[in-house]
Amino acid sequence: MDLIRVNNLSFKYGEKKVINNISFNVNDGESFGIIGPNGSGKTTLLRLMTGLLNSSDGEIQFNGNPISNYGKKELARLFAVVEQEGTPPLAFSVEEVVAMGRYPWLKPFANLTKLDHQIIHKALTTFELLGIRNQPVNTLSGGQRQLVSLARAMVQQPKVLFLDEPTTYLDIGNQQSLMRHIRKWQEEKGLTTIMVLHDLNLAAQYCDRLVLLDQGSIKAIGKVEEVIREQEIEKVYKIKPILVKHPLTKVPQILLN
Ligand SMILES: Nc1ncnc2c1ncn2[C@@H]1O[C@H](COP(=O)(O)OP(=O)(O)OP(=O)(O)O)[C@@H](O)[C@H]1O
Repeated sequence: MDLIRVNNLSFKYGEKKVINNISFNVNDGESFGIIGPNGSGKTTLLRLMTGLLNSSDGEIQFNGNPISNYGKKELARLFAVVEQEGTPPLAFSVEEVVAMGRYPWLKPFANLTKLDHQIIHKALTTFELLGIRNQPVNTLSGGQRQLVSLARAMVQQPKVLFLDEPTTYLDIGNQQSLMRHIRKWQEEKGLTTIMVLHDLNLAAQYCDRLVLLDQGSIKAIGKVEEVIREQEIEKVYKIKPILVKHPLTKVPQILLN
């Protein structure tokens, strides 16, 4: 079932058109990846879908209603966004930043309840942040900050999780662990994830469907095997890839020639 529909969407920064009349849908509960070369419009598309950017040219619907019809707080209960450099540059502690994810659920001027604290504690435990919960976030490594952003998104209990390059700062151990956490969360809560990924092999392994952007237009969309194909990758990335099947999962993986 469609959860999000993008209809004839275009977007310009000033005179520069960066999203070019695109339409697609995201199904309820799926893991949807946005891929494409540098500057192809991935982050811009993600920000349009979350409501962080607006366009009068085209429409984005959630559950059949334009996202512009939803109030800010209502949208914050539905969508959590993990952006690159997503934690505040100030000296808030890890626990304070994670607790910020509960704000959309609090009544005006209310304090965190016992249940809120339990939810925060669970997220700190999941991402192994309990030991550094009092440390200011501006003293953390890029990878640790990424985990804090994810924990904050988790306590927000969203219906849709948007991620912009979630693995940028993570070593391969943490990359795998983050993707597995997201998968588990998805299975337990029926979460829908929409993520921008540069790593095509990771995208192939962890996404159900992909959209491949080039210069603001859709070059391919569909299941992983329909998008990660030699012709598409060669045309868009200007490389001659070697495609192999992952020995365990059988999804396509790319080797450089
Ligand atoms: N705030 C802005 N003002 C003007 N132009 C912008 C702005 N943000 C992005 N752009 C331009 O829009 C185009 C698409 O940028 P966007 O960040 O969406 O691409 P991307 O695919 O996410 O790139 P990358 O993979 O390098 O992160 C680029 O040409 C970029 O220079």
